[in-house]
Amino acid sequence: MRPAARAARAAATHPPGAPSEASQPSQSSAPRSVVSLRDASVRVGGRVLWSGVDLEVGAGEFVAVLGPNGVGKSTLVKALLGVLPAEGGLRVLDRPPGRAGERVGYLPQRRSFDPSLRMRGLDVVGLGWDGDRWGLPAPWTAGRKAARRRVEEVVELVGASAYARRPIGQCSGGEQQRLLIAQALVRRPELLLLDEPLDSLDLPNQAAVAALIGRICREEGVTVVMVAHDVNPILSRLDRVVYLAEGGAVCGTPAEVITSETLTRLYRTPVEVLSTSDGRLVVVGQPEAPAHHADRHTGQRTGQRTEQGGGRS
Ligand SMILES: Nc1ncnc2c1ncn2[C@@H]1O[C@H](COP(=O)(O)OP(=O)(O)OP(=O)(O)O)[C@@H](O)[C@H]1O
Repeated sequence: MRPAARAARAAATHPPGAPSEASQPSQSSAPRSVVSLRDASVRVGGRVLWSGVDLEVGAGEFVAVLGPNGVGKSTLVKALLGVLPAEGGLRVLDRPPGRAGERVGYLPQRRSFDPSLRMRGLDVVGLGWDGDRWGLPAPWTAGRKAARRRVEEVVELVGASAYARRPIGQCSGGEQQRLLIAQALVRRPELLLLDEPLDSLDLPNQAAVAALIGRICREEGVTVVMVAHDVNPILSRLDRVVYLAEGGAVCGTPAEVITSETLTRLYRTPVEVLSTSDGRLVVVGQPEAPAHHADRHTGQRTGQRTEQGGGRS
């Protein structure tokens, strides 16, 4: 774990007694705060999704946002982007959400490309540079050259050079995901918000993309906040996890948070965390969010087993 990340702590939240409360940093050792939530809450469709959430993410940390379907993980990301209003104190890179511009990179939930789409991977990545100027010529040749250089650089960084000139519709799911990560990185963000980037990938691709994200965080110094449905592929790379529930959230290291005791307290219902022989954690009894949710993930219902990571607990 990086020193900055090691020094960073979570301040969390409800219910009382969450692990991170016991391990607050001293002022002097805390890294620069990249994301800060103080007593934050979010309401969608007239319903409070979560409330009373306190969270600090320090520079260079890799943090996963976890919780049952429909609990509001994507909504948390949207609140950080400033596209959904939230109440309480929210700061992103020392500004209100939505005001940090290109310092924040975002990868939305999985988009699929039509196989007949002719746009090259390189051009998709380039949209991260000047997509807001769609259809307008770049003003200076020097600017265009710099953009091209940066696109090539970031394509190489994510290991996509071999297929970046192919139409993106002909790239595999894992290849497309790398190119989309490159797109999110092209403006050199300090914070990367990733919404289920491993969703729909097969296991080898999950492992490869997880390794890439870990490397971006560790070697490029980019702070990563990532929504994950299954934390297994990233667990060994994470500094901390945030587990969301209707009533609040709990935050800490995976070993602190993904335990029967902590999750039972958070969900106010018996939850059991089992460890498999290959080191994965299986969460049994984690409640589904209320029935308002149109579920994308079949097979993830109340009381069913949910794999939630391995190797650490
Ligand atoms: N604009 C909206 N208006 C009304 N309800 C919304 C809106 N956006 C999201 N919701 C609802 O808020 C809840 C949380 O959605 P969100 O996508 O944040 O959940 P999630 O935890 O990311 O779920 P999943 O794990 O299935 O992706 C869901 O019930 C969703 O249907």
